[in-house]
Amino acid sequence: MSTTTFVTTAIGTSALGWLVFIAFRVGRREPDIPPGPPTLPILGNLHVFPTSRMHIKFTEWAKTYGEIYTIKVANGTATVLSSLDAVGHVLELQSNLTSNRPPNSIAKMVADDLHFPTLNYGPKWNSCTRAARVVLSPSAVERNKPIIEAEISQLLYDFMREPEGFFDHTKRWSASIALSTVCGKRAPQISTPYVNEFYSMVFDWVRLLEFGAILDLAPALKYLPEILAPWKAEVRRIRLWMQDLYMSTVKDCEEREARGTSNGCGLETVRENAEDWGLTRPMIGFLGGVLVEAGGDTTALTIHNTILMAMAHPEAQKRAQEEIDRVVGSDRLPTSDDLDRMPYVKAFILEVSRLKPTAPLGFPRAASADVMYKGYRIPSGSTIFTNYWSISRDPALFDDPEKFMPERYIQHPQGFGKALRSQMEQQGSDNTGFLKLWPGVAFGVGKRKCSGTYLAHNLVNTATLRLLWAFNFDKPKDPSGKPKNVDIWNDKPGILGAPFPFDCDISVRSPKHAELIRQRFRDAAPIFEPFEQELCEADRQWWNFCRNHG
Ligand code: HEM
Repeated sequence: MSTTTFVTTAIGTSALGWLVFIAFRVGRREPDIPPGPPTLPILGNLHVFPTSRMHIKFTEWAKTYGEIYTIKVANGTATVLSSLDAVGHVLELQSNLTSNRPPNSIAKMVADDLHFPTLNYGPKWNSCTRAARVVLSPSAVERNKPIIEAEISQLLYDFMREPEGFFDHTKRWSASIALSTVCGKRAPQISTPYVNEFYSMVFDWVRLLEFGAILDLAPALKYLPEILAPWKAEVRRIRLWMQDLYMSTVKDCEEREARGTSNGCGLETVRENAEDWGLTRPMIGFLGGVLVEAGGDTTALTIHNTILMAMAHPEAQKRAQEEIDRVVGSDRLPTSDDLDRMPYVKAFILEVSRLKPTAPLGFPRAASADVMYKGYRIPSGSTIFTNYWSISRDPALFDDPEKFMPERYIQHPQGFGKALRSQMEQQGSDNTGFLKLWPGVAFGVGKRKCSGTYLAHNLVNTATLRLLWAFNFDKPKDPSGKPKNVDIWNDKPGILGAPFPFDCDISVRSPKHAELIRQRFRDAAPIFEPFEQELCEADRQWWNFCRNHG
C-alpha cells in the first residue's frame, strides 16, 4: 500500500469512526441530567414522543421516572417537572435562569421580535410585559368593570336568544372583552369582521407554529428553496395578515384620539407612556393583538370546560344553583362579590380548573444556563414543561384525584387530601414549602407568570356564577328521550385543553330570570356605545334589531 493510499484510508476510517461515535452520542442522555425513557442513537426519544395529547404520555412517564425527568430529541433535551417542589425550585427560585422560551424560528419570521410571549427574557420582553401588566392590572380591571359587566350581559342574552350557538357566543364574549378593554373596540357578533378574521388568522398561525417545532429540530430545512418548502409562502401570508390585524389596533386608537372620542382603553395608557417604557409603534400594535390572542381562547375554553363539567355532573350543578338561589334569589343578578358567601360555587370553579385545566402543560419555558435540582443538571437550552396535568392528579396531594369533587375545596382551601392535611398540620403552616403554589400554578410561576391572571379570574368567576344563576345545562337527549353520553375528554390537539364543539341543552331557569337578562342587556346599550365606533354596517343593523326586540 502506498503512503498516500494508507493516509487516505486512515483518514477515511477515522472520519467514519468519528461519525459513528457522534451518531451514537446524538440522542443519548447525558449521565448527570434527570432520567427518562430509554433512547435510540440519533433519535433519542423521538420515536416515542407523543404527537397529540402530550400531557397524557408525560403523566404516564412521570409515574415511572418521577417528579423530574428528561426526554431526548436528537441533541435537544426537554425537562418535565411533575411536582410542586420541582416547579418551585426550578421555575420560581431560579426564575432568572428559566424564563426564556424555546427557540421559535417561525415566530421570528412571522412577527420579527414583536410577539412577546414567544420572546426570550430580555429588554424587549420586559418593555412589553411591563405595559401588559399595567393594562391588565387589578386597578385597570376595576376601572373596566362597566364594559366587562355589559359584555357578560350580552353573553347571557345570546345564550337565551340562541342556546344552540353557545360555543361561539362564548368565543365572541371572551375576544370582545380583551378587544374592548385593551384595544377600545368591541365585537357584537362572532361574524364581526375583525373577530372573524382574528380567529381565522390565529388558527392558521397556530398550525404554522406547530410545523415550526419540526423546523427548530432540523434547522437545515430553512435553507431549502421555496419550491421544496411551501411553508415559506405561508410565513409571508400570515406575516402580512398578522401585521395588518395587529397594527389596526393602534391605528384605531390614534384615530379615536384625533376625533376626540377616546374611550379609556388600555392602549391609550400604553401610548401615553410609550417613550418611558421603551415601546415603538409596532410594539404597541402587537401588544394589542397579542393580548387578544392570549386572552381570547384561554378564557373561552375555560367556560366551555365549565359547561361540560356542569352538564356531566348534574348533582354538582344543582348544588351550586341552590347555593346561588339561597344567597341571591331571582330578583337580581349575582356579582363576583357574592362569591365570598358561596363556598360551593367557588369550589366548583376551582375543581373545573383542577380536573379539566386550560393549559395542561403550561406554556413551555427554556433554560438560559445550566440549572440544578436535587443533584440533577437541567442543561442550558433545555425546554422545560410544567406537568400541571400530573400534579393535579397526584394522589399524594388529592384524595380520589380522578373524581370531580368540588367538596374537596370546602374541606381544605387548597383541596388537599386527608393525609397531606394532617402532615401539614404537624409541620405548621409556615413550613409547607412549595405546596403554596397550588392552585395558582395553573397560571404559571416566576417572572413569566400569566399577565392576565387577575382579569381571567374575574371573568371566569363572574361568567360561571351568572351562567349557573341563569341557565340549566343538560345532556342532549337521543330520539327516545334518554340523555346522551358526554365525552368530557374530547379535546382538540394542541397545547391547550380546548374541547371540540359539543352539544348541550341550555334552558333559562324561569321567566323572571329571562326578564332580568333582557333588562340588563337593554341597560348595557350606553356602556357599549364608546366601544362601537368602528362597527361595520351589517353589525350596526343586527345590533339595532337586537336592541329593539331584546
Ligand atoms: C383562564 C384563563 C387563563 C389561563 C389558565 C392562563 C394561563 C397562562 C399560562 C399557564 C401562561 C404561561 C406562564 C408561564 O410561562 O409560566 C400564560 C401566559 C400568558 N397569559 Fe394567560 N391565561 C389565561 C388568561 C389570560 C388572559 C385573559 C390574558 C390577557 C388578556 C392572558 C395573557 C397572557 C400573556 C400575555 C402571557 C404570556 C406571558 C409571557 O410570556 O411572558 N392570559 N397564561
